[in-house]
Amino acid sequence: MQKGVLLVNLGSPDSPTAKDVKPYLDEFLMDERVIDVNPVLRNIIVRGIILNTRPKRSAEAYSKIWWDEGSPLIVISKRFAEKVQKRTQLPIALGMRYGSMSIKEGLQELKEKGVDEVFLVPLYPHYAMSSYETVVVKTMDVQAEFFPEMQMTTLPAFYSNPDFVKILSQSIAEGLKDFDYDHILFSYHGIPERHIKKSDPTKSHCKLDGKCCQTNSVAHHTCYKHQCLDTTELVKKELGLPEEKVSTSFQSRLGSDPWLQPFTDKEFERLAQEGIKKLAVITPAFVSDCLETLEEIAMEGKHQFQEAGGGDYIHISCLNDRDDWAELMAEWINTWEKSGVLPEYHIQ
Ligand SMILES: C=CC1=C(C)c2cc3[nH]c(cc4nc(cc5[nH]c(cc1n2)c(C)c5CCC(=O)O)C(CCC(=O)O)=C4C)c(C)c3C=C
Ligand SMILES: [Fe+2]
Ligand SMILES: [Fe+2]
Repeated sequence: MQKGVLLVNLGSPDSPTAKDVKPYLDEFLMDERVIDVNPVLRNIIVRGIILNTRPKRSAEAYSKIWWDEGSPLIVISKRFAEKVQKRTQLPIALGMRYGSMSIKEGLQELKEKGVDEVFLVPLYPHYAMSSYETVVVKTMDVQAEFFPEMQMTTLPAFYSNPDFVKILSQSIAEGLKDFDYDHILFSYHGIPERHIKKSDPTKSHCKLDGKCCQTNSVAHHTCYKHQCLDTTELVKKELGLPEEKVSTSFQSRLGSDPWLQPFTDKEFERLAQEGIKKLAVITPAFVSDCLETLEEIAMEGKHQFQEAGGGDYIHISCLNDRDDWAELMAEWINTWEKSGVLPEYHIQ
């Protein structure tokens, strides 16, 4: 069999205009794992309400961060894929869950290179039904319909892999080198609380009571909140960060349902009001910088923190196409090629 790799990231609109943002948001928000209500209600919420106003507002945000070569998320993902390709013999293709460069096109590219055994890499460190799971389900659906001869192996959520933690921590240490911080905020993309309960295979562990995530459980294999809190702990330990100088929050909420808390924007206010002057923010739910890190955190976040009385502020970039990150990904791929073994990870 010929092996190959499909890297999948979220995707972006084709341009930062409302005309191109609208179909992208339509595909994204009509995903049953993102707005997880019944199809009739989803249609009303997304097409009858959100898409009337959001495309214009999102397009304005995208235009603030857009690069000459295109969307940062797409450009960075391409650079990363090229770097990984230089470090492995296996063909590497890149696909996006939404918008252009589809998963189907990625699998087609691999098929044309003779690939019939695919290593699927969702480019998310954590498991959430609206990120990791939707990539896996979509890829399986496309495979079953169009590429029935292909076999598929999926990289598990890798946030707790010791080599990944080292690289993430190293990138943070480099970002903090010339910044004498008072506090470090780990800001993760939020999700509705309901998604945590839906993903709990035991149907009884995840109570969102502030305690369940500290008790070992099989539910943590699919508990995004547990995995995010753990990421903060693992980095804190690796870098020896002082307990009182670190906190975790969740950003980018949409709609009025309860989302994971504390909210990042409220944390900016709280920290400023508590006298924090120098704040560093890191965004470990994203492997590549994107709208949510470059606009919401690096631009808007700075403004919110300083408006609330804070001072110096930095956002530490995501891993993007760092050499050590591309090397680690290639190592995982090459190990799978030679022995079928997946990277070591610990979920408790
Ligand atoms: C890190 C993983 C992500 C999870 C989990 C996630 C959940 C989630 N997102 C929305 C709604 C939106 N997200 C948007 C942008 C966006 N989201 C992620 C990642 C996760 N989302 C990324 C990487 C990006 C940036 C894309 C880019 O092109 O740079 C947007 C679009 C922009 C906007 O209008 O704000 C929306 C909408 C929901 C509802 C959700 C969970 C239910
Ligand atoms: Fe999102
Ligand atoms: Fe939990």
